[in-house]
Amino acid sequence: MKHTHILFVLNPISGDVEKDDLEIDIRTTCEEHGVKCDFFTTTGEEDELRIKELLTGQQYNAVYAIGGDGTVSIVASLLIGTQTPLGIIPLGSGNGLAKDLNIPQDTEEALHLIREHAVRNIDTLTVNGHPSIHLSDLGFNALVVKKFCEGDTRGPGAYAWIAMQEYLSYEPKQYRIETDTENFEGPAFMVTIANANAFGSNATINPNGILNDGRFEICLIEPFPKAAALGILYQLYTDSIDTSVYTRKITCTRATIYNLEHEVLHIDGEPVPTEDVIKVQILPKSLKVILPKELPEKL
Ligand SMILES: Nc1ncnc2c1ncn2[C@@H]1O[C@H](COP(=O)(O)OP(=O)(O)OP(=O)(O)O)[C@@H](O)[C@H]1O
Repeated sequence: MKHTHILFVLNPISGDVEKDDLEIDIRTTCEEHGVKCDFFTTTGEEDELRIKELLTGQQYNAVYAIGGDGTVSIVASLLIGTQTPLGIIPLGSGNGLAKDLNIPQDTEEALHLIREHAVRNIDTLTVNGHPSIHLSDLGFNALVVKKFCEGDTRGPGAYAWIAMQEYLSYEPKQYRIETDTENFEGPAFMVTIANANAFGSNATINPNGILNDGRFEICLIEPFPKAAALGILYQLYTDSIDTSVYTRKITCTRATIYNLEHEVLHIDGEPVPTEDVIKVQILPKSLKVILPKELPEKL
């Protein structure tokens, strides 16, 4: 179906990428194809509320997020449970969800989606009531994400630098996890609540996760000796983390995580206040997404 009226939500600072000409390019493309378009430029303050107002006032056939995972998350959370599909023009520093959906990372190629695409439903999660579409975690990576968000420097280099510094002093934390399939109690280096596969950094924590199977995974990296760190890193970047003896995976449809040492939590890359009990539930096929016509194998 052709989308005749599209809202574009543009984050001007994401990924440190200059986007001054992009709005003009998109307006030209839309005009050429008889598509009416509106733009909302994020400010970092009350964006969700403003976008919600726009969505209430107009009947859009599609909403595209132009930015990184944070921008995608804001837009997606407003579209869950509606008939309006989410489009992504990936322009962040990581673009994790876009990569898992096989959306072209090249802007010009991604813009082709405006005129030619497929629409599919994917699952989403609620994590203590917050929508989560991609990957959320507790533990080491959540701490790195928190420090990254508090810092002034963006981009993968800044993330890797913080990760290296924090790794030297990080101690695994205790968790109790109860799900509808299996339970776990013990220490973990990190606990990832995975609807999708890979972080924006390309580290693949859940290689076989399927975005529309009505289930999610809890991926644990258990304590490991320092000598194993490089091997784990290699496995994360070669889609083979499931072969590690230090990992454990629980596939389920609901879970309660007891965060026994008050570890930090992030949801889809955005730090949220620490909670001691985290309830996770799946909302099967609750979000429509715009994808390239050649669909990824897993959708
Ligand atoms: N105009 C703005 N000025 C400053 N900050 C903004 C503005 N618009 C949005 N933000 C902030 O940008 C962040 C989201 O950025 P986003 O995740 O889209 O890009 P990124 O961090 O570069 O990429 P990624 O998440 O893929 O690593 C949010 O913290 C949001 O509050």
